[in-house]
Amino acid sequence: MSPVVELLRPLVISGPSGVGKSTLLQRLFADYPDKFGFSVSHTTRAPRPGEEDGKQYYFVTRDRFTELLAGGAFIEHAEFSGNFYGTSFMTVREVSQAGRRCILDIEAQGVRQIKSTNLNPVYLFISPPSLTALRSRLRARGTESEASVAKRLATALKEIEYAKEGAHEYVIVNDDLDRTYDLFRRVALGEEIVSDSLPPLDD
Ligand SMILES: Nc1ncnc2c1ncn2[C@@H]1O[C@H](COP(=O)(O)OP(=O)(O)OP(=O)(O)O)[C@@H](O)[C@H]1O
Repeated sequence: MSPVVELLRPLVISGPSGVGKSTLLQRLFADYPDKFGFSVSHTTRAPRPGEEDGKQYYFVTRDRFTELLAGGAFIEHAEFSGNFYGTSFMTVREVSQAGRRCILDIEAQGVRQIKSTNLNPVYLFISPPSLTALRSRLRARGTESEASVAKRLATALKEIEYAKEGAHEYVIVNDDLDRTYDLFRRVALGEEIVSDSLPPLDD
């Protein structure tokens, strides 16, 4: 498929918490300020230091989230680590109308839900080199308690298992950040890449 056709399709990036999705996205948006638009999700989780409402997420109460859900506002939604996350039809539409390629950061349950819609995105999975490496990154980020790290690792295992079923068009293993970013940038620009192999799950 030509890059032009690919660019019309939204890009769904998924991968375990702490794998480096935000890091890659920040770099992409800094390098290409006008080409892409992030579909800002709604969440009931509390903002981390430095996060702004409407930028990383729309931070809403559980009541407001439930109300939006009942009104059919979300393409996909999930409860993760005790909080709700959802992608609204409205935000994806806004990005496309602005002439940008829409990028969505979605976890595995959401990918399953999107597959049952007519969104027809390109699915990209970012994998850690190993679960041990993921644990270290989550600990080093310093944003999670040990219990939260354990929960995220258990979910990560399921996400990688899902990716092993071949749910994604492309897989990139985030080992060396510069190498990963180069591949990620190319997928975002609509190029075809050769996927990396997923890691074994026995570490
Ligand atoms: N290739 C890499 N090697 C080592 N550390 C990395 C690499 N990529 C990202 N990191 C670090 O790993 C941590 C997690 O990255 P980041 O916050 O981008 O993950 P995320 O996938 O967006 O997580 P979440 O889904 O929880 O928001 C950060 O501290 C980041 O600096």
